[in-house]
Amino acid sequence: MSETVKMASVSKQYGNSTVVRDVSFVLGEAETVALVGHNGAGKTTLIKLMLGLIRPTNGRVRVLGEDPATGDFAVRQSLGYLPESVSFNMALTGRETLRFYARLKRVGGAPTGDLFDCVGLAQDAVDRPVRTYSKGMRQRLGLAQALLGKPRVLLLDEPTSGLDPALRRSFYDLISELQARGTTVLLSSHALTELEGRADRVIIVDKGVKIADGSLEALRRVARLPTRIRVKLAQTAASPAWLNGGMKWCRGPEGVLEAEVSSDRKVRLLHDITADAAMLSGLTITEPTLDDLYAHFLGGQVTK
Ligand SMILES: Nc1ncnc2c1ncn2[C@@H]1O[C@H](COP(=O)(O)OP(=O)(O)OP(=O)(O)O)[C@@H](O)[C@H]1O
Repeated sequence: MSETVKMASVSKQYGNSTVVRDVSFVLGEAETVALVGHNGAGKTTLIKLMLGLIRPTNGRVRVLGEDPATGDFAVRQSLGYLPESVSFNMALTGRETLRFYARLKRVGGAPTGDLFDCVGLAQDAVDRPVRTYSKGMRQRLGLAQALLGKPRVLLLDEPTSGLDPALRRSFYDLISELQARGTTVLLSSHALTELEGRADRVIIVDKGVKIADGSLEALRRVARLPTRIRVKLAQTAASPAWLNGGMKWCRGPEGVLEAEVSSDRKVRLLHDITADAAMLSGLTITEPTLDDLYAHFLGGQVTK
């Protein structure tokens, strides 16, 4: 996998405040990476550094082998960017807007309807003023703008905020197609929850510091969060042998028992619990959610 973006010990300071601190990572061709963190964590600052809009106080930023702030225009042409809040000239039509950005980016020839098709902007909307567009349509136009010139690196700041679930799904379908073509896609997000199966890798930042970097699967493994098991006994007062197996069980009303079990002990315990199924009137297994995982890393318990 060839490298497209490299951040090496990058820090950014505004006055006395350090908003990005010693961040390093590499993004590869055909990789979709999510940059996740709370408000003010430094996601937009990292994106601006990659775009060359601001320069690092310390460290090195390289995009396609060049410093994006001083390097060749060709490198900036190979970057696509969707800002967090897309604001267009409301009087222009979608087609005029895209032509305007194509000229700015010096993309040869008038952009064809392909780009509108690609982002799912209906042909009857293309020649209407942007002021008549819904939030989702504006976001699609923003994405079409970011895709001008077939960028090799696409930086999307909170691209799905404000989109309904159907639009989100079609947005992620498009990201998969771009990835298949070899595009590096970095998308910043507040939430881990919608990224399952959609990002190859997640980088979590907190207060300007990278606190985790890996696939969701790898992050789950590192975090070793427990599974919650809830059992309802058929006979409220029963005391099965597995209750004394070293686990801490909490008794609730009407024969309910709850415990948290580590992933390495889970299968064995479930085997014991279900060995005499007649003792149970209910069993619920709750795996840690992505929100639990996020909270875990932001709680600073594990860094990677
Ligand atoms: N030009 C600037 N001057 C001073 N401080 C700034 C500047 N730009 C950003 N910051 C500060 O840097 C920190 C990180 O901001 P940034 O916009 O990168 O966060 P973010 O993770 O993108 O947040 P959000 O999810 O709210 O967009 C914030 O505390 C912000 O106030």
